[in-house]
Amino acid sequence: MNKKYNLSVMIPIGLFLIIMDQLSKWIIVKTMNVGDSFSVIGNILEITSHRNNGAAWGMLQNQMIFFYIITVIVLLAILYFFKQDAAFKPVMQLGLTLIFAGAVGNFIDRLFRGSVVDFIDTKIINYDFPIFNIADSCLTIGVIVLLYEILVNENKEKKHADI
Ligand SMILES: CCC[C@@H]1OC(=O)[C@@H](C)C[C@H](C)CCCCC(=O)CCC[C@@H](CC)/C=C/C=C(\COC)CC[C@@H](O)[C@@H](O)C[C@H](O)CNC1=O
Repeated sequence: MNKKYNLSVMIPIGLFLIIMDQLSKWIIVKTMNVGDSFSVIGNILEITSHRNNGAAWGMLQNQMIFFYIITVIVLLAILYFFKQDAAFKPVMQLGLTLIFAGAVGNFIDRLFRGSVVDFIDTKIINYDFPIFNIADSCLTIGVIVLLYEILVNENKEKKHADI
């Protein structure tokens, strides 16, 4: 049955992702020195202990106050859009939940560690992709899910409008 808000699904998913993100970062901090690295799958996937004082690709180094402000705005915007736009849209609720969990995960790092712990070191198609973490993955997948939902939904609405 299609509930207005699937909070009984979204809240556990969000909490699980935040816990997995923080647990993985805790293990990296406790068991590896910054710069340590070991291979998981050849040189395609390695675990490298890294810290990032900036945003993606290390942009805006040491602008923590800016990151706090942006993150609070992102979190408030997600709560607003969840309530205003995501009613009866479980896919949109999932996308927003993923982004919320990712933003909280990196926010916790920025607040309590002063930098973000990264450790997933992949070489995607020989491009040495920046080292990232589970929170970044949630953010990126959440953005993709949200874009998909908006694009698909717009097409549906257009079709109904054309009829
Ligand atoms: C994922 C957003 C970055 C994340 O934003 C956050 O925390 C949010 C909640 C707060 C930021 C202060 C504001 C958003 C900045 C948006 C941005 O930067 C454009 C990004 C596009 C994105 C497509 C959506 C590409 C993806 C990149 C990466 C992730 O690949 C999976 C590489 C991650 C590595 O550079 C890693 O060192 C980053 C480090 O972990 C800190 N992470 C952040 O700042």
